[in-house]
Order: sequence, then structure tokens, then C-alpha cells
Amino acid sequence: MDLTHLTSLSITQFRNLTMTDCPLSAGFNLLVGDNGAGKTSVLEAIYYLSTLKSFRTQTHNDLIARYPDRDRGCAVVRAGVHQDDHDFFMALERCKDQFRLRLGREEVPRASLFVAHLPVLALHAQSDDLVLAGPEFRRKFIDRMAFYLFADFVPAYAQFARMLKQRNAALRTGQSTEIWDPLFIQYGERLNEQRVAALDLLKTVLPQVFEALAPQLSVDMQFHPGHKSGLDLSEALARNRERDREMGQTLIGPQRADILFTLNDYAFKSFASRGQIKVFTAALTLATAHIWQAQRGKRAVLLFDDFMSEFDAHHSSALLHYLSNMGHQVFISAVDRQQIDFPFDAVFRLDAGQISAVV
Ligand SMILES: Nc1ncnc2c1ncn2[C@@H]1O[C@H](COP(=O)(O)OP(=O)(O)OP(=O)(O)O)[C@@H](O)[C@H]1O
Repeated sequence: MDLTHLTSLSITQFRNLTMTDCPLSAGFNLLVGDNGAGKTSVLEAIYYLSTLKSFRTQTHNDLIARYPDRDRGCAVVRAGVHQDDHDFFMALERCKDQFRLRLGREEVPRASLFVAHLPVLALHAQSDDLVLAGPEFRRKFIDRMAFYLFADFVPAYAQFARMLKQRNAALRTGQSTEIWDPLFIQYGERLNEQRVAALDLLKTVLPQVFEALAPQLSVDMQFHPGHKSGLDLSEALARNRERDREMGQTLIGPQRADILFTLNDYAFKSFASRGQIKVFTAALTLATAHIWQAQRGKRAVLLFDDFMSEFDAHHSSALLHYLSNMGHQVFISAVDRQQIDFPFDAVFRLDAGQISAVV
């Protein structure tokens, strides 16, 4: 079993943070501090090291420290990692237009070789997008799960995206799509299979997790593959060929897939309260962690930003109780230590981007 956890963290020029070799607990870490102190930024830096993406901006340059009186340099995040009885360092340096990535002493030439190493899951203010925003957020969610489950997810996804681009280019210029269709179908079907398999796993795990957090409510989900149900992708594509030609783009397929989440048989989006959505996204995070661990032996690091917002006392204690039985490394941020009644293994205070341990 892979007992991945971070042992230490050094951060420079990432948002407002400066921290050097801050030792971390393998259990529960609490980050406290006033508004704007840097709590979310610490969680964001850990997530960035895992995924090379931020959970609150798509603009990498937002992450590099801004100074009123000098040019910006490069953001650096470096973590000590314990994994499979080994200790090593993961480091990333983000300059204006490029990444430098290192695993131990080795430079890593490609992002896809780096992002598989540190499984991290985060619950944050934007997690609601999964339920409330467009289908691309749900596709991203299920694809991230599939990425950790299937070794051929990245090549299948990349090839499908390439075929879609070529097919759309042909449609825009009034050319035949015949040469692109077989591979569009082949990779599109593989993508569908992987998404369905990931969702089937989620269907087996999520209801139990949700019930532990919110008894008396039931959740379910339905996958929409992006074409008419009952048809396979090749039939659907053939039937839609004329409309694709008229519109100059591919109107059906995995690029249009979506997931419908329901609460007590009603669509979440139109029925659930904000707190119920938050509990649901927390349950999705925990269910994903269970699935990665059961299927790939990967124990994810779990991040919970601004833990107390939206949860009432009952739900926050149910979530903490559930987490304490999972045995994962957890980072939680909150404005005040008194907000959360829980025996944390380590407590840190953030103050204007500087971190210190609270004894
Ligand atoms: N690129 C940047 N360079 C320097 N400072 C930045 C940059 N981006 C954001 N900041 C500042 O970093 C600080 C930390 O923000 P962060 O969101 O991490 O705080 P927080 O402790 O989570 O606050 P809150 O409790 O209000 O959510 C803020 O004061 C913000 O204005």
C-alpha cells in the first residue's frame, strides 16, 4: 500500500508565501490565520505541485508573487514526499512561460510524467462548480478519476482530442470527414468505456460515503455519453453526419458528455441547498480517494479549504469523524483554531505569507 504523504514544504514567490522546510504531520494538519494571510495559497501550492494546475485560476502568472517595486521572478514549490518507504523531493519552478520539474535530482521533461506522482484531492470554494456549472467541470472530474485508474487514459484522450480537431477542421472547410471518423470512433469509444467504468466504481462507493455524512438523503448519478442513448458512437455519428456538415462542427460525441447527479431523485442543481451541495462535493472527494486507494493502491493527500464555511456543526463533525477513520494525510484551513473541535496532529499559523508552528 502506498502511504503517500508530504513530510515538509518549502515555498517561495508563490502568491504571498515564503516558507522554508516546514515539517508536516502525516496525519491532520490545521492551517489558521486571518483573512488574506495565505492559508488557501498553501493548499493551492500543494495542489499545484500535484496537478500543475490551480483550483482558483487558469492563469499561471497569477500564482507568481507580485511586487510593487521589482520584477517578478519564479514561483518555487518543493515538498519532501514519503511514498512506498522512500523519501524523495518533488519540486516545481514556474517562471513566466515555463515549468521546471524535478523528482529527486532528476529533471522531468514532460508534465504527464510528473503529475502521476502525488495524488491530491481538494475541496474548496470552487468545488460547487462540479454541480452548478457547465458539463466541462463534470467531464474534468470523471477524467481525472480515469487518469489515475487507466494507464492508457492519457494517450486515448490525446488521440481523441486530435481527431476531434481534425474532424472539425474538415467540417469547417466543407471537406469529407471520412479519413478521421474511424479513429474518432475508436478513441471516442475507449474514452466512453473509461468514463463509464470510473462512474460505475463511483456508483458503488459514493452512496455509502454520502450516507455517512448525510443520513436520510440519497444520491445517484447518470452518465450521458454525448450522443443519443441506445446507439453506439459510430451509428450516432453516421446519423448526425448531415447536421455536422451544416453546422461545420462535430455536434455529438465524448466532447459533449455529462453526468446528472440527483438528490432524492431530483437534479442536484435545481433541488439541493448550498450546504447539501458542499456535503455532496465532500462525499465525492472522499469516494474518489477510496477508489484510487482500492484500485491503484494510491492514498491521496486531502485538502479542505475554509473548512467551516457552509457546514453546520453536525456535518463538520461527521466529516471529521469519517476522515479520521481513513488514515490519509489531511490539510484543513480555518480562520480560527476555536472553530474546529478536533485533536489535530499539527497546527500552523499563517501571518502575511509566513508560516509558524503553533505549540
Ligand atoms: N501573485 C501574488 N503575489 C503576491 N500576493 C498575492 C498574489 N496573489 C494573491 N496574493 C495575496 O496573497 C494573500 C493570500 O491569499 P489567500 O487567499 O491565500 O489568503 P487566506 O488566508 O486563504 O484568506 P481568507 O481567509 O480571506 O480566505 C492575499 O492577501 C492576496 O491578496
